[in-house]
Amino acid sequence: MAEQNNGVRAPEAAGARIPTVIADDLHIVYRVYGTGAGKGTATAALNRIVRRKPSSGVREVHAVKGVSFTAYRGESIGLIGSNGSGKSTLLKAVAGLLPAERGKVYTHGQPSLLGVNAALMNDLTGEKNVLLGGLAMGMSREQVRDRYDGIVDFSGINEKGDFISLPMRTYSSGMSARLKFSIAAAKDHDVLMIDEALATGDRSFQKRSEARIRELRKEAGTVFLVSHNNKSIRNTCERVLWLERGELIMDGPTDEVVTAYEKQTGK
Ligand SMILES: Nc1ncnc2c1ncn2[C@@H]1O[C@H](COP(=O)(O)OP(=O)(O)OP(=O)(O)O)[C@@H](O)[C@H]1O
Repeated sequence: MAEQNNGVRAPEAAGARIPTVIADDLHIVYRVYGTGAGKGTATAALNRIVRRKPSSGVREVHAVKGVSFTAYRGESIGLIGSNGSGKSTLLKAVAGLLPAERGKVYTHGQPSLLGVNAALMNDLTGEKNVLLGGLAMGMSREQVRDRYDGIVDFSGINEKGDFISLPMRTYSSGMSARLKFSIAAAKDHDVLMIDEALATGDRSFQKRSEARIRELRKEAGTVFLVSHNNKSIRNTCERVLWLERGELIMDGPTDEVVTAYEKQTGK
């Protein structure tokens, strides 16, 4: 177990559940500079005159508020909540991409956030991006070469013609999401975080991805899945965290949490 960016390890008891991610009273605050309450507009000027003080020009968005949970190896955890509730922010913080304002995140191994770690480039062909994404995830050239066909087959990019040799900018959003997922899923991860990747794929790709998520979980990793698709969450996750306005509303077995969420949202 390592504190974010700090390789401290703790003993692992034989047979015990192994924690992979611990969030302890985590707070994440975004600071948006240059807002100046609409600097340059007539309303902003009027506001400044009325308030008789210059606007600081910095707005704070408290996106995650005191979230605590422990994720274990072998778990697949869904993150649900309405738009802007803090799901993506929480994943980015676990991936070490956002600093904690307060509280801490501890992780075991290297968390991979799908779509960010696979740093793909739109001007390169799908083929080159498979290599790039594989290398970015720490695979060797040989490993990528060995898994190349599997990745392309899984993505289904070539099902309707030779699209893998075209630049990624020519792909539909669904096609690029599929390729990103396929690259990320080709490697076993300690902690794999998937943000809405399944939403863009078609039904058969979604089914393949759900099966692969179940496999990844069996291969001893922890999978986090952000989705607005409750069915995908039910199919792949055994535990769900429900966030609203940055706060953890519920953490428990999928059926219990999703049912409560559906009751509240009427979805
Ligand atoms: N880069 C940013 N700068 C400032 N505020 C941000 C930034 N990214 C997100 N936010 C704010 O943080 C809050 C949480 O956003 P986040 O993207 O984590 O929500 P989400 O639950 O993933 O939403 P969605 O379901 O719509 O994808 C929102 O109020 C959003 O406006």
